[in-house]
Amino acid sequence: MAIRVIARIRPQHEKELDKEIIVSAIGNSSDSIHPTEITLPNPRNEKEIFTFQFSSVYDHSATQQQLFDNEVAPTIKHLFGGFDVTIFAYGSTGTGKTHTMRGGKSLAERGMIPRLLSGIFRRARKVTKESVVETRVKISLHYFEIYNEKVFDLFEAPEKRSLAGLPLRDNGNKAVVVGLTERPCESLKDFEHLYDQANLNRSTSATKLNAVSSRSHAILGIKLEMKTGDQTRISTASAIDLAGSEDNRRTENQKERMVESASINKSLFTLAKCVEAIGRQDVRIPYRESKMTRILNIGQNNSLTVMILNLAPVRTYHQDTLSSLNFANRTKKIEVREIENEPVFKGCSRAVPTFTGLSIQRQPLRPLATSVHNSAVHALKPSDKQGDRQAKAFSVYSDRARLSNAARMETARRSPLKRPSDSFSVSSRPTKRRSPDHVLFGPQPTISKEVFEKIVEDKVTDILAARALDQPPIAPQPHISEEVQKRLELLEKKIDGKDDGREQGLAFLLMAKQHLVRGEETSALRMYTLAKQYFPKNEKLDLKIDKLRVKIHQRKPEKQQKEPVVETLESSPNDDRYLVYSDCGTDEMPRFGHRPSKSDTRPKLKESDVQGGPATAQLSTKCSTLETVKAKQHDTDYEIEVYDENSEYESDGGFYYKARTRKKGARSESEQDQAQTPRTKQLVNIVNTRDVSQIRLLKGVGAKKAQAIVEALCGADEDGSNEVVVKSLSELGHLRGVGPKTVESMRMGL
Ligand SMILES: Nc1ncnc2c1ncn2[C@@H]1O[C@H](COP(=O)(O)OP(=O)(O)OP(=O)(O)O)[C@@H](O)[C@H]1O
Repeated sequence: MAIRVIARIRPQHEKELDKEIIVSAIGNSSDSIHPTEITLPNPRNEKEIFTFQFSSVYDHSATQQQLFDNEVAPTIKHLFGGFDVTIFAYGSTGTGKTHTMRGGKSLAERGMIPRLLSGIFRRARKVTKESVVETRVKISLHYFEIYNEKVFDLFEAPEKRSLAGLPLRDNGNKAVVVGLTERPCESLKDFEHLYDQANLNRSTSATKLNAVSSRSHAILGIKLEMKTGDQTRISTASAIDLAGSEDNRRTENQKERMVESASINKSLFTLAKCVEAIGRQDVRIPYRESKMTRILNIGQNNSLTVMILNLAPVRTYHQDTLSSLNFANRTKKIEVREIENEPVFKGCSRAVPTFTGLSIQRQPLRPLATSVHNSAVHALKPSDKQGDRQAKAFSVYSDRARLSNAARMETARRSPLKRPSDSFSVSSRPTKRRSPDHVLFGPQPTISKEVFEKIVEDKVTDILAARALDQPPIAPQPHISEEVQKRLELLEKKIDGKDDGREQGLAFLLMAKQHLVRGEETSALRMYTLAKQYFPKNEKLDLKIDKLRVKIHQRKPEKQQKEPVVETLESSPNDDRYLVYSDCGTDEMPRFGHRPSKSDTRPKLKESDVQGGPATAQLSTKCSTLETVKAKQHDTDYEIEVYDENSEYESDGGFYYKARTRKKGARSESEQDQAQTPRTKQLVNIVNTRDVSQIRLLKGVGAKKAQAIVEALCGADEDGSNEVVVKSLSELGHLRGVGPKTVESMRMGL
């Protein structure tokens, strides 16, 4: 079943009453009463209207009750049927995620989570009462947050937290949090008490966009154990309130908030990358790049998944709204294979804690699945191995299928005669159990020729590299061709595990694209040239570079008349991360951009330039979006994945786009006159080659630093007129990321 994506537009705040509303919920032509579409204008061309279609759309007038009845209540039946359920709220900051999931205190304002618990208790009572065979239902909770990439137990007071947070362990294809507290919960009252207390432990702060902004992703696990006769069935509902993406130009966040924001944005960016990779049916989905994606495990968690997309209606959020809509548009195409959790039989079931009041049951470092709690089952039944589940439980869902599915759901939702819980048809369960035979002899994932060749090539190069590592280090031999040299370097990076060459290359490509869109062709050329080393045999890239060179060459005389803008550089304390639209083909997705600080000498970008790539998801009202998106996806020659470069926050192999340059002519005379030894000259010459592959061979310089140096040398002006030539060691030491120590180490290594 595809992930059910529904959108909710929150009402305007009082402060927003003077702001223009640009997001509308509309019904399609066959049904104008129940909205299923969202429209908003293209930020670049207001006359153009984008339309996004979802399973359901709720506008400002929708109540919590309506949303719950239509979207969440039907999942309870599945939970009791032994299926796991995941409900998560997604949206940028201040769009109403916490309001939707947690809600207010009054009955009418209660959010999806308390209502879900209420529904679960109601059904538990019914099941217990009406079952022919004696049935007992036990409910327990775990609740944790991911704050700054660390997992904290929300049932534990903050002062008891360890700074490092709780560890994650892989258990099959899912990540589990080790050492979580599990609390028995016997009534709604218990729940309210536990939940309210735990929420006090959640990290929230005031930002400019939200007075009570969640600074963490909060994940509530509701474990249901249903004992019927001698069998126990365990299923889990995960209710997730994600932190919202933040554009820090608008939040005006300061240091601490910025670190949080970087972490939030990074994990959401990884989530977007995962969704994109799933859509492309990549072999590797980058789940591991953030804790949230490891835990959410979207597309592989075998649970019935509902995503509530929260949107703000006003223009202030225009770009964020478009970004969220594009993300949701991709997410709805993911198909999740729901798998019913198998019962544990008496005698081999694990000891289930007796629920006596609210006593804390601290688990002795035993893994607790966050979304699918079958670990115990697998551990206890040797015949029933992890492999019984298909490793890849997703596929791209065609729009056609989605529409029919959506239509089915929608019909069920609307029908006054049909109970809402029927809208998730149990008959639609694709798989219940798999026999081991299926795993042994069933269809194996097919590997394309290219992928296979790549695996073989990687393996061979790995072996060669391992052998090479056993050899004493030797200076690079001049007879090694440049290409081989570059490949070896890429290989080294991989062996070091420090860097993924492809990602770096992709980052350059992404930046090149962004420059191109802004008409900064020289910078784009520079980026393409930097990307070249990562894709040495890419003819398309060669062609692009050649074309761009010709183009720049042709307009050179016109360019030369322009005065380059150079500002003095001090420090850049305001650098931050924020989500920008890239223009990689049509499929816009949130990406990390770099905010030009006041003191930065990089080309100044207009806000609109940075934030709004061309709104390319031209999803016309009636047409099927998939074809459009697919067709336009190929506008871009590369699949861009990473643009993540802010080293102030973490060193994650990201990419620097910071060139610390000085004012022309600001060099001190003493530096210029400095006597240079042959070694110094050699070092300066190597640096001035601006060849990353050469520079990175210098002692104490890794790939990242070499790139940073080249970036700094390439100058900051769009037309490259501010390129820096290093003339002395002290000038070299002034480049970003290069201190005197590094210079000395480079020099001594020669
Ligand atoms: N449907 C709604 N009806 C009434 N008020 C709403 C609604 N949605 C959101 N709000 C209000 O908007 C404000 C922001 O909402 P909320 O805190 O839920 O946003 P959020 O998306 O969780 O933000 P963050 O990611 O920063 O935590 C709150 O004051 C909330 O009460």
